[in-house]
Amino acid sequence: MNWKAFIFDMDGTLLDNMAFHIEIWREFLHSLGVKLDEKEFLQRAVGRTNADILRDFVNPDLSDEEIRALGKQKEALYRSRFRPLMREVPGLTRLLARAKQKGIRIALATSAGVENARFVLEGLDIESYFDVLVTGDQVTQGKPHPEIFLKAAERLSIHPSEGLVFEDSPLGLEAAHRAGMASIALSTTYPPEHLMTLPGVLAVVPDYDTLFLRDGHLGEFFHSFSG
Ligand SMILES: O=P(O)(O)OC[C@H]1O[C@@H](O)[C@H](O)[C@@H](O)[C@@H]1O
Repeated sequence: MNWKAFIFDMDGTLLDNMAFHIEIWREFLHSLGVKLDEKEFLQRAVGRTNADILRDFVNPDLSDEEIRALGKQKEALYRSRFRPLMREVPGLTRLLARAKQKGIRIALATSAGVENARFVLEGLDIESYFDVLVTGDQVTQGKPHPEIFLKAAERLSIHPSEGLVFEDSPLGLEAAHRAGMASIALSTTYPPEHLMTLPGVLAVVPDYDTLFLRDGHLGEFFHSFSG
């Protein structure tokens, strides 16, 4: 447990907003004449980039330019509605501040675009804690491919095994595992029983406050953060 860096997913991990994203997707896809099945979306879309989601649910032949334009519309709608509701997952700032004090480096690895990343980091006032930002528009293969986590490790100048990932989605947890990283799963979007048996998952917690209360080795590691 000699982690040198913490790598955070964003949606569903820094803030509990995936249900809101899905609601906006439903409304947006409806305007394009596509009916969204929430169960299907949870099974195969959460954690993926907008390009992957739009090609899967709208049309596999969409051009990069069409993807950019559609993604821009969907995310503008999301940001305009979500702004007043933004709240961190309990204990996040405490964990970030303690990690920083202990010299642990911090990265964001989100499938969302850079505008959404700035919107969240500024909205939660946590931008200064992050040493590295990797967003969905900087990768060629989205989660569950490990590229985003490997890129984060490279920019943090760590070996992948020295990074601990915080994630809420099974696809993101798979990406972390394929990158050679252990993870903590947040049960904000999926029930704990969907997450606890996934490879590489050390613990499933509803929020960060709970991490400080755990027993065992992991508990000892995080207790040292709770002073
Ligand atoms: O990788 P993250 O931070 O969980 O982000 C994934 C989400 O990114 C958002 O931008 C998409 O609109 C969501 O539908 C997607 O699930």
